[in-house]
Amino acid sequence: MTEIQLSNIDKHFGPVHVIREINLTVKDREFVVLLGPSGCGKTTTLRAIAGLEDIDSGDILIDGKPVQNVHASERDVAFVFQNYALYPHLTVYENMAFPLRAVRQSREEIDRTVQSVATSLGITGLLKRRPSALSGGDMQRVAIGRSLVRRPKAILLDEPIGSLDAKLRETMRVELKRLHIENGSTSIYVTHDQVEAMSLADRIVVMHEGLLQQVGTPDEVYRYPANMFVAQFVGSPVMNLADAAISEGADGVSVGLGGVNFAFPAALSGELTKAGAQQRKLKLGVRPEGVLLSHEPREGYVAVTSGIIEPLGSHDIVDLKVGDIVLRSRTKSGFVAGPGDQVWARIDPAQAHFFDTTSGISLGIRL
Ligand SMILES: Nc1ncnc2c1ncn2[C@@H]1O[C@H](COP(=O)(O)OP(=O)(O)OP(=O)(O)O)[C@@H](O)[C@H]1O
Repeated sequence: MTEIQLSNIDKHFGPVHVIREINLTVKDREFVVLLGPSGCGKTTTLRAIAGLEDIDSGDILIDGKPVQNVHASERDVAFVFQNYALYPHLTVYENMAFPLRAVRQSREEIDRTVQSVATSLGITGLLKRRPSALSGGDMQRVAIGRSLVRRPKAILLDEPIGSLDAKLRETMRVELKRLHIENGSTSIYVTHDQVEAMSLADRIVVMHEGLLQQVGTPDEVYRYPANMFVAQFVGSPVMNLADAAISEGADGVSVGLGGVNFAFPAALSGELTKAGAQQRKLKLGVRPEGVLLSHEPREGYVAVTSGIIEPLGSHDIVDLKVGDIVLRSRTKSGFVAGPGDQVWARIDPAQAHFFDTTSGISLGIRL
């Protein structure tokens, strides 16, 4: 049973406010991913949990016990670095045995543990090699293996597969997921790669400029982003965002984007009133899969012209000229023949998000 709690943690590096009053509870056996752009404070947060960095204020609790005054080596959490940090002069076996020798385990115990962890990582064939004879993926497996041998209370991973090539990252992602399912250790994982976060996390913690933006399951973060930052940081291609001009007439509600009016259900009126947003400046957000296309005019669809088409094999991403803005739509491959074609587009109201332009916060409207 391992729970990690961050209570109001705050940290500056000189004048830079790196972590701002962060509150977070990572539950036992949970896999939490800290996600955000470079410099948002993810690594500092992780290092603070490990005891590799002091905090200015707040509390870090492991299983309910404050650990500020507990040395890193006594916190019983393992840290996996992006650059592996293996000892170059030791074999893989010795690298993995190192943490166990440090706590004076018997030769038999060490051997049993190293062999068992090596088997679960598929690296038994590498035990006699030195790090210089390993590929990047193998080195990362060994680094993870070395962190697992001690059966730590929690594992903290700092962009552990960030330096691998795209193909290998995909393989390692699946391996990490399998390992977590098998071991179930409480894990905190740092990355700026939203695909990695979506695929690995039980919950994603999105950070920006030292502040928590949203904490939720991958599905929640993707489908119900709390603000425009999260909306555009998670998801690829990014969510369309455009100034929205709401008009209410006898024939219903419409949302003007780039000067073109899209029909919306009458319920939008009531929802905007409930959110107190009638007089505010709003932006509409819609992911490319929420911009629906038709070859013919249909009710609720407006005529638009296609621009650049990105064929991606399983689907296409089509730029649409909508008045004076561009919206991107995800369509079946070949649905739009070429740039300059006329098609008809509609915004799926169920996939539309409304944000306050000034604060960036989602109004939480679900149609
Ligand atoms: N030892 C340090 N001294 C001074 N400033 C630091 C130090 N470590 C980090 N910073 C600064 O703190 C901020 C947050 O850094 P941090 O490494 O936590 O961000 P990050 O989100 O993990 O980014 P990255 O993905 O690039 O590692 C950055 O502005 C960084 O330059």
